[in-house]
Amino acid sequence: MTLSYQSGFANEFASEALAGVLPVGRNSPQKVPYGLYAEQLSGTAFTAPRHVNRRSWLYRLRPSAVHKPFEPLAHATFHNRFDEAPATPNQLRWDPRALPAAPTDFVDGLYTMAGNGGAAAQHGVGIHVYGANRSMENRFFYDADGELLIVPQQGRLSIATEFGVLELEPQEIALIPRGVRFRVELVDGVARGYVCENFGAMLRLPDLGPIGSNGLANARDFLTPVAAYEDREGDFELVAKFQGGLWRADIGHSPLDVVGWHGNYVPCKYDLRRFNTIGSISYDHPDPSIFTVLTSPSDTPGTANLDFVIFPPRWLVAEDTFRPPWFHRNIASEFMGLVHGVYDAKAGGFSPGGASLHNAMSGHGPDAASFDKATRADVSKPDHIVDTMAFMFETRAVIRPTAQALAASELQAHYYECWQGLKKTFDPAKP
Ligand SMILES: O=C(O)Cc1cc(O)ccc1O
Ligand SMILES: [Fe+2]
Repeated sequence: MTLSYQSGFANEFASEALAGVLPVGRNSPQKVPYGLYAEQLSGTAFTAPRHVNRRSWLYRLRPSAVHKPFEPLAHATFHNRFDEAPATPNQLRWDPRALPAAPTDFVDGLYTMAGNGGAAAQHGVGIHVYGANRSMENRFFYDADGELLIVPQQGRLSIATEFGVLELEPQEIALIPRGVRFRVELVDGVARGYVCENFGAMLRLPDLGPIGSNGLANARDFLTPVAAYEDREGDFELVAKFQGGLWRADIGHSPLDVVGWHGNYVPCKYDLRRFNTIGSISYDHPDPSIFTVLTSPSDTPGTANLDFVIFPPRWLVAEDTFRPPWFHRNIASEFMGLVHGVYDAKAGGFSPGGASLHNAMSGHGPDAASFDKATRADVSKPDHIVDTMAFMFETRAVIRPTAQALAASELQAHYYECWQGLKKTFDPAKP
């Protein structure tokens, strides 16, 4: 199906599935057109400064309050317990998790890898992967704890939300704001990917500084759905993520019953292949902050709660330069995933669907094979890096792996060996 979208990031959008549904000149008239209910959804404090204030008005068949009471819902693998195991300074890497064998939908298939902070603290991130083989049927989900950044690696998703439908394929990402109810359908029968649950300030486009008024992720490439509503009654389940745990409630209708809406608190998607990658055209490998797609600022200027950074196809032209990522230690912590192809700092072992974690001040960088290749490369010629799409969730706080991630059979016990072949070549007689 070809869907329509509205373009822009956090614009004041407006969309009607029925003409004339949006009240004119006010948000909450005594009677809403078509016998609908008006409801505001606030994603920032009512009094947040105007340039960061985010809210939307929804005109719906029933208010979102109409459902039976919530009760706790057990989930074996999806949680926010980041204190189960001591945080480790070891470099960690995981193979991709196999797709599930038993019937598993998007919510069932969430598996928490790591995280920090939490919903109560209102900062930090939950880092999850998902594997699913069936659509959410008669089931809806919302996350009250954090905004969701969904990064598919395999299989297209159709995400039906209160604001309309988003179709997503690998190399695209979706942002689902806190509290927005949605259902995930699998277009290809199976799906796998990554989810970052952001407990801090909403992700926004980074400032561009001296880059100027264009570049990196351009605002107009973000796509927000148009209003589409479901008028369905039945025995449905509403699942909520609230303060780290899951809850379920019976609901007798689809909560995706919004006929029209306006506002700037909205889900959206973005095609990572549209990223305007900027790099060195003289010498040296710049810091990866030039690859920031979206940032969740913290209270300390320039020190993000979360940066979402990508490593897309690009030309490397820097002369007399070691072109891949340098060896480094970072005060921030780096969780990486691979959506497509090969990552240029790792010749092998980092597979699409896999993950790595290099925590604060843990030394890392290219493996021995990649170092060897890069030091022998002809850097008088450009090098075209193609067929690749890696990403990083970078956070100011240490990223604490969960007990299940540390015990997983996918954890590579021998990851550290990728650097052991880096031999001493120092010769005081050869400057
Ligand atoms: O560790 C990594 O592979 C990610 C990374 C890439 C880069 O180009 C510079 C720094 C950095 O942390
Ligand atoms: Fe790094």
